[in-house]
Amino acid sequence: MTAAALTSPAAASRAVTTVRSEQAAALLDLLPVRGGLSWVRHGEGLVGWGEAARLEVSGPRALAEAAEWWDRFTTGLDVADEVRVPGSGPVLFASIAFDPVAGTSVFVVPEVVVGRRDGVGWITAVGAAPELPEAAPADDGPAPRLRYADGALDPASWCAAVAAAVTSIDAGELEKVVLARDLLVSSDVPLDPRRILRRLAARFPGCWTFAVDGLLGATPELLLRRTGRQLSSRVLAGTAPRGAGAEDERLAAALLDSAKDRAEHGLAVDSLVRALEPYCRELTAPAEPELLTLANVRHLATDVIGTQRDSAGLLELVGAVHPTAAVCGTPTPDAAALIGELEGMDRGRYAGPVGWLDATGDGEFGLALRCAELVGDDGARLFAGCGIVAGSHPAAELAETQSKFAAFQAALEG
Ligand SMILES: C=C(O[C@H]1C=CC=C(C(=O)O)[C@@H]1O)C(=O)O
Repeated sequence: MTAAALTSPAAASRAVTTVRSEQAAALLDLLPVRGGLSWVRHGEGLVGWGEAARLEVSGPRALAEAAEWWDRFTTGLDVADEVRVPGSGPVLFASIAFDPVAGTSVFVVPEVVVGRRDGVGWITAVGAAPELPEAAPADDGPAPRLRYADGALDPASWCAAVAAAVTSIDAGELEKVVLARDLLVSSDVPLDPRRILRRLAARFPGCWTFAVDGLLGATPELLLRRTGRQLSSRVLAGTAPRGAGAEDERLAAALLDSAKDRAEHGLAVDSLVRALEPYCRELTAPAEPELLTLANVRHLATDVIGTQRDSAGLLELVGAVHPTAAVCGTPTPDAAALIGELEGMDRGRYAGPVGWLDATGDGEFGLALRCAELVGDDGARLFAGCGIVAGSHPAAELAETQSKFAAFQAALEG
């Protein structure tokens, strides 16, 4: 295990104050240009900035270390919270590596958090009096000029990796593997994360627009939400492109009827249910998936809900369910090994859990999909992946990654 608490919890101020705040501004408009944290959907959620404390951690006990660190941080805090809803009081933002053993996970306690839930707004400050900043005017200046380059694999090599995965699946070595690729972009001017987040949120209002330590995106997939003992998750797997007019309806019906996509989806639901069951006294998943329609693609979706039997913390639960077969495969160890063999890249925090946790143990974690990692001031690394099962075609999977990249590209190109 390596843990670098870049700010020691003990050194941080112990006073945390949450007050009601009826600010009219959009949450994302309150963010500073750099270093902003976000978890926003349909205009509600949390934004934050400043660092009261920070932990970077990896190793077999990474999530346990983080949970212990957060417990130590919150124990003995002097909290005055007049709102008392999930997300008020002290909050921890987290972006966990796809492989938390080898990769670095980042945890940040912001100095200031502004939240909104069911129309109620609040502001929380660590160590200072809560004070709402001026909302920044929408920045609709000229779009940056962008240059794209292949990441680890060019499209032909990635298609060869998909074909190799299908061969392994046909040989009975595994049932499913999720293969991803990266795309590099550089801009002629510094990229403005706030502008990217605003554009993502405007085009994907039903997705969770997130930002933690330079990883930005709008994910449609909720890995796990905990509110008291209630747990919920939205599992996605199985994707179709959007079309125009009647073609769009035909594509939607074909996705719902596709045996291949249903098999791919079923494995993702099973992996979550199997991992969560030991922690639940009730757990329900509808037998039939629904369609989730986004601006760029459509997914098969299943909402799973449960009631926790014990008091395991959210980070422990996240560690238990991750990686589901929505981002890794079935069986998990074989899929993880094949990803290492075929993808040729380090996923970093892409496809890892991303979200927030409060001092009572409530919180929400999505999967970091449809996202990019900012590189310096003027670069980014975009990610997209696809579930590969028997019957997957490399060209169709490549087209699916292009549709998925398009979500972030549109926000960049604006
Ligand atoms: C791995 C990704 O998507 C997952 C989530 C939804 C649908 C998926 C699919 O149909 O392949 C993937 O399992 C990604 O967007 O990078």
